[in-house]
Amino acid sequence: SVMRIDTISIFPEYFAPLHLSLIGKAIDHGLLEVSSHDLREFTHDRHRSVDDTPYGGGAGMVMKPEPWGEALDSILEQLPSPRRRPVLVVPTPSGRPFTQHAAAELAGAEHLVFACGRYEGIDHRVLDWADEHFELHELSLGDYVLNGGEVAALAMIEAIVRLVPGVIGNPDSLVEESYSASTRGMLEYPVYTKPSQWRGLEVPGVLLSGDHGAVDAWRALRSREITAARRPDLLDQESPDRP
Ligand SMILES: Nc1cc(-c2ccc3ccn(Cc4ccccc4)c3c2)n[nH]1
Repeated sequence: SVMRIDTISIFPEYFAPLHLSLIGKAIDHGLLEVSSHDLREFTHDRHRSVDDTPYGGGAGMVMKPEPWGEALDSILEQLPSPRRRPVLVVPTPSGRPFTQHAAAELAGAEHLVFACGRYEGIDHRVLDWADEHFELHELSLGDYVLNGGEVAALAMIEAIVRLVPGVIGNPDSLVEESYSASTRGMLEYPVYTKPSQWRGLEVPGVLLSGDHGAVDAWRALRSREITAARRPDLLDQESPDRP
Protein backbone atom coordinates (compact mmCIF):
# COMPACT_ATOMS: atom_id res chain seq x y z
CA SER A 1 0.00 0.00 0.00
CA VAL A 2 1.20 3.46 -0.83
CA MET A 3 1.99 5.75 2.06
CA ARG A 4 1.21 9.42 1.43
CA ILE A 5 3.03 12.23 3.22
CA ASP A 6 2.06 15.89 3.00
CA THR A 7 4.15 18.64 4.59
CA ILE A 8 2.98 22.22 5.13
CA SER A 9 5.58 24.92 5.81
CA ILE A 10 6.65 28.44 4.83
CA PHE A 11 9.91 26.80 3.70
CA PRO A 12 8.69 23.89 1.50
CA GLU A 13 12.14 23.62 -0.09
CA TYR A 14 13.33 22.13 3.22
CA PHE A 15 11.74 18.88 2.03
CA ALA A 16 13.53 18.61 -1.32
CA PRO A 17 16.12 16.20 0.20
CA LEU A 18 13.34 13.64 0.76
CA HIS A 19 13.44 13.01 -2.98
CA LEU A 20 17.07 11.82 -2.72
CA SER A 21 18.50 8.42 -1.69
CA LEU A 22 16.34 5.76 -0.04
CA ILE A 23 13.24 7.82 0.24
CA GLY A 24 13.70 8.96 -3.34
CA LYS A 25 13.84 5.31 -4.44
CA ALA A 26 10.68 4.48 -2.48
CA ILE A 27 8.94 7.34 -4.26
CA ASP A 28 10.24 6.12 -7.63
CA HIS A 29 8.98 2.61 -6.80
CA GLY A 30 5.57 4.03 -6.05
CA LEU A 31 5.70 2.98 -2.39
CA LEU A 32 5.55 6.51 -1.14
CA GLU A 33 4.08 9.83 -2.25
CA VAL A 34 5.51 13.02 -0.74
CA SER A 35 4.04 16.48 -1.39
CA SER A 36 5.31 19.70 0.17
CA HIS A 37 2.92 22.63 0.40
CA ASP A 38 3.78 26.30 0.88
CA LEU A 39 1.63 27.80 3.63
CA ARG A 40 1.74 31.20 1.86
CA GLU A 41 -0.37 29.70 -0.95
CA PHE A 42 -3.21 29.86 1.58
CA THR A 43 -2.86 33.60 2.30
CA HIS A 44 -4.76 36.27 0.36
CA ASP A 45 -3.36 39.61 1.46
CA ARG A 46 -0.78 41.55 -0.53
CA HIS A 47 2.00 40.72 1.94
CA ARG A 48 0.97 37.05 2.15
CA SER A 49 1.29 37.38 5.92
CA VAL A 50 1.33 34.24 8.04
CA ASP A 51 2.15 35.75 11.43
CA ASP A 52 1.00 38.48 13.81
CA THR A 53 1.70 39.79 17.32
CA PRO A 54 0.77 37.54 20.25
CA TYR A 55 -2.38 38.19 22.32
CA GLY A 56 -1.26 38.67 25.90
CA GLY A 57 1.94 40.34 24.70
CA GLY A 58 5.42 38.88 24.81
CA ALA A 59 8.28 38.76 22.34
CA GLY A 60 8.11 37.31 18.83
CA MET A 61 5.23 36.56 16.50
CA VAL A 62 2.58 33.85 16.36
CA MET A 63 1.39 32.08 13.20
CA LYS A 64 -2.15 33.19 12.21
CA PRO A 65 -4.83 30.47 12.26
CA GLU A 66 -6.54 31.25 8.92
CA PRO A 67 -3.79 30.11 6.51
CA TRP A 68 -3.36 26.88 8.49
CA GLY A 69 -7.11 26.23 8.43
CA GLU A 70 -7.24 26.66 4.67
CA ALA A 71 -4.12 24.52 4.13
CA LEU A 72 -5.51 21.68 6.25
CA ASP A 73 -8.94 21.98 4.56
CA SER A 74 -7.24 21.63 1.19
CA ILE A 75 -5.51 18.42 2.31
CA LEU A 76 -8.77 16.96 3.67
CA GLU A 77 -10.62 17.87 0.45
CA GLN A 78 -8.06 15.96 -1.65
CA LEU A 79 -8.61 12.73 0.26
CA PRO A 80 -10.48 9.85 -1.39
CA SER A 81 -13.69 9.29 0.57
CA PRO A 82 -14.69 7.38 2.59
CA ARG A 83 -11.43 7.94 4.34
CA ARG A 84 -9.93 7.17 7.69
CA ARG A 85 -8.88 10.28 9.61
CA PRO A 86 -5.39 11.20 8.40
CA VAL A 87 -2.65 11.57 10.99
CA LEU A 88 -1.49 15.12 11.66
CA VAL A 89 1.97 15.42 13.20
CA VAL A 90 2.84 18.83 14.64
CA PRO A 91 6.49 19.06 15.74
CA THR A 92 6.72 21.29 18.85
CA PRO A 93 9.13 21.81 21.75
CA SER A 94 6.25 21.04 24.09
CA GLY A 95 5.32 17.75 22.44
CA ARG A 96 5.40 14.15 23.57
CA PRO A 97 8.88 12.70 22.89
CA PHE A 98 9.26 11.22 19.39
CA THR A 99 10.69 7.75 19.95
CA GLN A 100 11.33 4.64 17.88
CA HIS A 101 8.06 3.37 19.29
CA ALA A 102 6.25 6.45 17.95
CA ALA A 103 8.01 5.97 14.58
CA ALA A 104 6.81 2.35 14.42
CA GLU A 105 3.27 3.42 15.33
CA LEU A 106 3.23 6.14 12.65
CA ALA A 107 4.77 3.79 10.04
CA GLY A 108 1.40 2.03 9.97
CA ALA A 109 -0.47 5.14 8.91
CA GLU A 110 -1.77 5.43 5.33
CA HIS A 111 -1.59 9.24 5.26
CA LEU A 112 0.71 11.47 7.35
CA VAL A 113 0.46 15.27 7.36
CA PHE A 114 3.25 17.33 8.96
CA ALA A 115 2.41 20.90 10.03
CA CYS A 116 5.71 22.75 10.45
CA GLY A 117 5.50 25.94 12.45
CA ARG A 118 7.94 28.83 12.74
CA TYR A 119 8.12 31.99 14.88
CA GLU A 120 6.85 31.30 18.43
CA GLY A 121 4.48 28.64 17.17
CA ILE A 122 1.01 28.24 15.67
CA ASP A 123 -2.19 29.80 17.13
CA HIS A 124 -3.40 27.05 19.47
CA ARG A 125 -6.93 27.13 18.02
CA VAL A 126 -5.49 25.42 14.92
CA LEU A 127 -4.53 22.42 17.08
CA ASP A 128 -7.91 22.47 18.83
CA TRP A 129 -9.71 22.49 15.46
CA ALA A 130 -7.33 19.89 13.94
CA ASP A 131 -7.95 17.52 16.86
CA GLU A 132 -11.51 17.07 15.57
CA HIS A 133 -10.50 16.29 11.98
CA PHE A 134 -7.21 14.46 12.32
CA GLU A 135 -5.53 11.96 14.59
CA LEU A 136 -3.34 14.67 16.15
CA HIS A 137 0.19 14.03 17.46
CA GLU A 138 2.15 16.92 18.98
CA LEU A 139 5.70 15.55 19.06
CA SER A 140 9.09 16.83 20.23
CA LEU A 141 12.24 15.69 18.44
CA GLY A 142 14.31 16.06 21.60
CA ASP A 143 15.23 18.33 24.48
CA TYR A 144 16.77 21.12 22.42
CA VAL A 145 15.27 24.16 20.72
CA LEU A 146 14.99 24.49 16.94
CA ASN A 147 13.77 27.52 14.98
CA GLY A 148 10.89 25.67 13.41
CA GLY A 149 9.31 22.30 12.78
CA GLU A 150 10.90 21.48 9.39
CA VAL A 151 14.13 19.85 10.63
CA ALA A 152 12.13 17.85 13.19
CA ALA A 153 9.69 16.74 10.48
CA LEU A 154 12.55 15.63 8.20
CA ALA A 155 14.02 13.51 10.99
CA MET A 156 10.65 12.03 11.93
CA ILE A 157 9.81 11.28 8.28
CA GLU A 158 13.14 9.47 7.79
CA ALA A 159 12.68 7.45 11.01
CA ILE A 160 9.11 6.51 10.02
CA VAL A 161 9.56 5.81 6.30
CA ARG A 162 12.54 3.48 6.80
CA LEU A 163 10.21 1.21 8.78
CA VAL A 164 7.72 0.93 5.91
CA PRO A 165 8.12 -2.55 4.33
CA GLY A 166 9.93 -2.36 1.00
CA VAL A 167 11.46 1.06 1.53
CA ILE A 168 14.69 -0.18 3.07
CA GLY A 169 16.48 -2.61 0.71
CA ASN A 170 17.56 -5.09 3.36
CA PRO A 171 15.00 -5.55 6.17
CA ASP A 172 17.60 -7.51 8.19
CA SER A 173 19.45 -4.23 8.69
CA LEU A 174 16.45 -3.00 10.69
CA VAL A 175 16.39 -5.88 13.14
CA GLU A 176 19.47 -5.27 15.31
CA GLU A 177 19.07 -1.57 15.83
CA SER A 178 19.28 0.60 18.90
CA TYR A 179 15.87 1.23 20.42
CA SER A 180 14.43 -1.71 18.48
CA ALA A 181 12.84 -4.68 20.20
CA SER A 182 15.69 -7.10 19.43
CA THR A 183 18.40 -4.99 21.07
CA ARG A 184 16.00 -4.16 23.91
CA GLY A 185 17.27 -0.57 24.10
CA MET A 186 21.01 -1.35 24.06
CA LEU A 187 23.32 0.84 22.00
CA GLU A 188 25.13 -0.54 18.95
CA TYR A 189 28.50 -2.27 19.24
CA PRO A 190 31.44 -0.90 17.16
CA VAL A 191 31.62 -2.08 13.54
CA TYR A 192 34.66 -2.73 11.33
CA THR A 193 35.44 -3.61 7.72
CA LYS A 194 38.52 -4.12 5.48
CA PRO A 195 41.42 -3.39 5.60
CA SER A 196 42.27 -5.28 8.81
CA GLN A 197 45.13 -2.81 9.41
CA TRP A 198 44.57 0.92 8.92
CA ARG A 199 46.96 3.67 10.03
CA GLY A 200 48.49 1.17 12.43
CA LEU A 201 45.09 0.34 13.93
CA GLU A 202 43.90 -3.27 14.04
CA VAL A 203 40.44 -4.88 14.03
CA PRO A 204 39.61 -6.74 17.29
CA GLY A 205 40.94 -10.29 16.76
CA VAL A 206 37.72 -12.02 17.82
CA LEU A 207 35.97 -10.55 14.77
CA LEU A 208 38.49 -12.27 12.47
CA SER A 209 38.30 -15.58 14.37
CA GLY A 210 35.24 -17.03 12.62
CA ASP A 211 33.99 -18.06 16.08
CA HIS A 212 30.41 -16.69 15.84
CA GLY A 213 29.68 -17.45 19.49
CA ALA A 214 32.69 -15.44 20.57
CA VAL A 215 31.73 -12.64 18.15
CA ASP A 216 28.19 -12.47 19.58
CA ALA A 217 29.56 -12.45 23.12
CA TRP A 218 32.07 -9.69 22.29
CA ARG A 219 29.32 -7.61 20.66
CA ALA A 220 26.93 -8.07 23.59
CA LEU A 221 29.69 -7.04 26.00
CA ARG A 222 30.60 -3.95 23.99
CA SER A 223 26.92 -2.96 23.70
CA ARG A 224 26.51 -3.24 27.45
CA GLU A 225 29.75 -1.30 28.16
CA ILE A 226 28.78 1.50 25.75
CA THR A 227 25.21 1.66 27.02
CA ALA A 228 26.35 1.75 30.66
CA ALA A 229 28.78 4.54 29.84
CA ARG A 230 26.55 6.71 27.65
CA ARG A 231 22.94 5.79 28.36
CA PRO A 232 22.62 4.24 31.84
CA ASP A 233 18.96 5.25 31.70
CA LEU A 234 18.39 2.60 29.03
CA LEU A 235 19.77 -0.07 31.33
CA ASP A 236 17.25 0.79 34.02
CA GLN A 237 14.57 -0.71 31.79
CA GLU A 238 15.44 -4.10 33.21
CA SER A 239 12.91 -6.05 31.23
CA PRO A 240 12.08 -9.64 32.19
CA ASP A 241 13.50 -10.92 28.92
CA ARG A 242 16.88 -9.26 29.48
CA PRO A 243 18.99 -11.14 32.10
N1 LIG B 1 12.24 19.25 19.59
C1 LIG B 1 12.00 20.52 19.14
C2 LIG B 1 10.94 20.95 18.32
C3 LIG B 1 11.13 22.30 18.13
C4 LIG B 1 10.24 23.22 17.38
C5 LIG B 1 9.18 22.72 16.60
C6 LIG B 1 8.33 23.59 15.95
C7 LIG B 1 8.52 24.98 16.08
C8 LIG B 1 7.83 26.11 15.61
C9 LIG B 1 8.51 27.25 16.06
N2 LIG B 1 9.57 26.83 16.80
C10 LIG B 1 10.51 27.75 17.45
C11 LIG B 1 10.23 27.81 18.92
C12 LIG B 1 11.27 27.69 19.83
C13 LIG B 1 11.01 27.76 21.20
C14 LIG B 1 9.72 27.98 21.67
C15 LIG B 1 8.68 28.07 20.75
C16 LIG B 1 8.93 27.99 19.37
C17 LIG B 1 9.61 25.46 16.84
C18 LIG B 1 10.48 24.60 17.49
N3 LIG B 1 12.23 22.69 18.79
N4 LIG B 1 12.76 21.59 19.39
